[in-house]
Amino acid sequence: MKKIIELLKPFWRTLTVSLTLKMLGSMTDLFLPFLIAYMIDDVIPNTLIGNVWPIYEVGIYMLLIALAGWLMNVYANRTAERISAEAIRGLRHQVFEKIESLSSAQIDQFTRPSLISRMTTDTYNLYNSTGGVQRLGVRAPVLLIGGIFMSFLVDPVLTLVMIATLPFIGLVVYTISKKGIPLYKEIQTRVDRLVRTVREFITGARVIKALSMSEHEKARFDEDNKNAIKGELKAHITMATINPLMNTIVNLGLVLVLVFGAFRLNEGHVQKGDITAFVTYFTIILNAMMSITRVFVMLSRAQASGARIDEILNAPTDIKDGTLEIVKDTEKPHIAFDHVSFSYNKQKYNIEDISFEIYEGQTLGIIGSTGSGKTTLVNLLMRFYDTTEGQIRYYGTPIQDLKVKDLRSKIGLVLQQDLIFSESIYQNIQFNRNQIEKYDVEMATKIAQAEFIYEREDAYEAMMATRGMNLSGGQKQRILIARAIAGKPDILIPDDASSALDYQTDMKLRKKLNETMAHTTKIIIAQRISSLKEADLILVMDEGRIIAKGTHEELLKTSDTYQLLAKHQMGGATL
Ligand SMILES: Nc1ncnc2c1ncn2[C@@H]1O[C@H](COP(=O)(O)OP(=O)(O)OP(=O)(O)O)[C@@H](O)[C@H]1O
Repeated sequence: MKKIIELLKPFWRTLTVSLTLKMLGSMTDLFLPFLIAYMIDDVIPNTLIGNVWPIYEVGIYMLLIALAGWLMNVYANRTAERISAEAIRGLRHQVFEKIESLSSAQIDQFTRPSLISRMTTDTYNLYNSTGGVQRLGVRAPVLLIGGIFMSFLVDPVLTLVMIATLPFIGLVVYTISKKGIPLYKEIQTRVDRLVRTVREFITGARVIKALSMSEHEKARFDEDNKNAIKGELKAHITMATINPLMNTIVNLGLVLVLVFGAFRLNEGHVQKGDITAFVTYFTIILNAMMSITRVFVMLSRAQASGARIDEILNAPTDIKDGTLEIVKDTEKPHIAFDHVSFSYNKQKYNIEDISFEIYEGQTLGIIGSTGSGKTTLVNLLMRFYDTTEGQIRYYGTPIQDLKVKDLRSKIGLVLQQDLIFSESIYQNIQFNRNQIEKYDVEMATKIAQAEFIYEREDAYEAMMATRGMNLSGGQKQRILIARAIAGKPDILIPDDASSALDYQTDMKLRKKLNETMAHTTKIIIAQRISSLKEADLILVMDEGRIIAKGTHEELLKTSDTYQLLAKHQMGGATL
């Protein structure tokens, strides 16, 4: 409820008008049975044959009241839809912005599928609930309380009989709704798991088939699917017991009322029309109770979804933004790692005691076995994560003190699994960065050795399939490199980006980079010595540590690991 109030608060003015109309519209429903009783007991018996005008007169009043009620309800319902749509649009925007500001560690913790389903399913639940609560939240209590009040006017004794059944209904509603909240939360967790499995299956479809893992994946999917359905069933079955149970209790009450009504009619305390009105009020009250149950169900869903969304919105700011502007000071190292250690899971270091310095325009090469921590160094420099120990400095200033956005905008990072979007090649390179002109895109294309673009019929306008499926691995890489270069970064980091390029293209790319981007500092992460042998400094990494550093020539003398790698990759001739 808290979440819904919070969502509706900004619309209180419109809401006051629409809820007032909703209340008035609901009240009109309460007048009609009263007029029916009046018609049956007073108007019809006193109408003279040949003069039926009084019947028409009351009928017209009834029609007008019903019409007014209908109009007010339509207006209120439409407004409710508009308000909920607007509120949820705002909420989605808020959640989206927050997700954008989450650190990579927090995203790892939430997991991506869970973030997606919170952003979609949970906000949709809240949309339904805010609409439902506006539609029924006022109408149901008005009909319930108003129905009881009007019944009192008709016959207090019969009303007391009817009221006696209400606490039972209330109890059922309360118990089941209380059970519902944890059940709906559980459903979401299970659906998250299912989404994760499907996502992995779809993204990894080719490798799964290639390794004949389809059966295993199917079994995993079946299990998650079964669990999700089990959760759904449990929640719905619990909730589904509510209606028949309530119907039974209400019907029993109705029987009681009719029996008592018959006695009271016999004794002359009530008239026939009163009994008709009473039964109608009873139905109105019954419907109101049902609606209140639905509101409870909606609220329990909304509470579960609201809590999951609040977890995102209230997540603390992990990566605190700095305040300083970047000041270029080429006397100081462009990048300095000073005894940096870091652990992803806070249990064991993934990189340990890393120290090195490189100056503007220099090239740093990083080589090492898989999992040795190469990408982690970049993650820390980009402030996707913050160091556990030690300090990283940018022109002498600790990167924590710099504005994160400024820092990241200076770095052109090319990851191996970067996304090609289903837009044109031009849009993929320009990437909505307004300062990048056509000339920059063309220049970047040239440096990145991506001239194959011009061989395509529509050149830059050629549309890319999702994830760049209509490109080869090497073509994809070159577009990604062009994207990074077009931003004219101060630091260019192709993270294993040249692995998909053939030797010749890789060489041409490096040559062009050195010629045209002499002032750009480069960090080349590669498995091939040939890709980084001209670097000013090469780090050889193993199990999170730097086991050797120096230039290619120095390392050939000082590092056995490097020597061995060179021998395997380049043959004795080039050593
Ligand atoms: N998000 C993460 N959460 C937990 N552990 C991680 C995460 N990313 C990487 N690691 C772990 O940190 C270690 C270093 O990984 P990193 O990606 O830096 O290696 P790498 O040298 O770049 O490997 P590769 O050459 O295969 O890309 C590995 O043991 C890896 O399992």
